[in-house]
Amino acid sequence: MLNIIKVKDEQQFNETGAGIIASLLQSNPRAILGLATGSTPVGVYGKLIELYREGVVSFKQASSFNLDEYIGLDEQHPESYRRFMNEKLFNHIDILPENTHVPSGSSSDPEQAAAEYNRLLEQAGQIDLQLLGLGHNGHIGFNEPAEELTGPTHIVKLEERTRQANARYFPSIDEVPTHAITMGIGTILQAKQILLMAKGADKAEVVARALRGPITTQCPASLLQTHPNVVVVLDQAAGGLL
Ligand SMILES: N[C@@H]1[C@@H](O)[C@H](O)[C@@H](COP(=O)(O)O)O[C@@H]1O
Repeated sequence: MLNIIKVKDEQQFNETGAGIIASLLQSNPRAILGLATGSTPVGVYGKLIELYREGVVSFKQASSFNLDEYIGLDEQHPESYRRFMNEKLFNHIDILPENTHVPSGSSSDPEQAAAEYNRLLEQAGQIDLQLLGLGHNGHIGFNEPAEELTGPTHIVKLEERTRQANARYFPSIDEVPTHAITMGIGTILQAKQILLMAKGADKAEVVARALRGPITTQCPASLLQTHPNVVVVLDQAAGGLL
């Protein structure tokens, strides 16, 4: 079931996302959070840091699993998702570093790193809330449109469009990795609750395809229509074609 919330501005966007995560932690301090990178959740993380500083929320007993990581970037690389998470959230809250998980992008054996991440996920049990952004082609995590999708954590080849979209963060497109490790669609869909967030006019078309279009592996986010508990937070622009 999709519960769509359209917010009026950036501030409400961030407050709504952070509020959903904070109230989960208040009722379940040991919650397992599935977290996302990209520009969309940055303000949500900023708001969560504020709520933590105000004493409204604690992450002390919580744990987290991130969706994905570029292959070939070590943790210190400015564009690695591990570094992104440390800088945008983890370093500013009371989550225990050992309870935060991001796939290893610098392993000499990425297949093994993906299998190991999957093992950790299985050991942890069900994710309580999975936060998702949305790629322009309908990708979630780095699950790109394809004939077939993969359930567990695996290696993906990034689409050119995805590399181009993410090139804004790198000195040149040549430095954007070609492959990534991503949590699979199976694991994402097993989360108890999913929080999908999108903002900006450039997402309007894919939002409409994902939420109202046919359910197809060619738009991985459309599979969210099959999930029993999805909250979608959109700004006016991203929700403009619904
Ligand atoms: N792997 C990430 C996704 O997890 C993210 O949701 C998406 C959208 O990014 P943004 O929020 O910057 O639009 O692209 C990236 O490639």
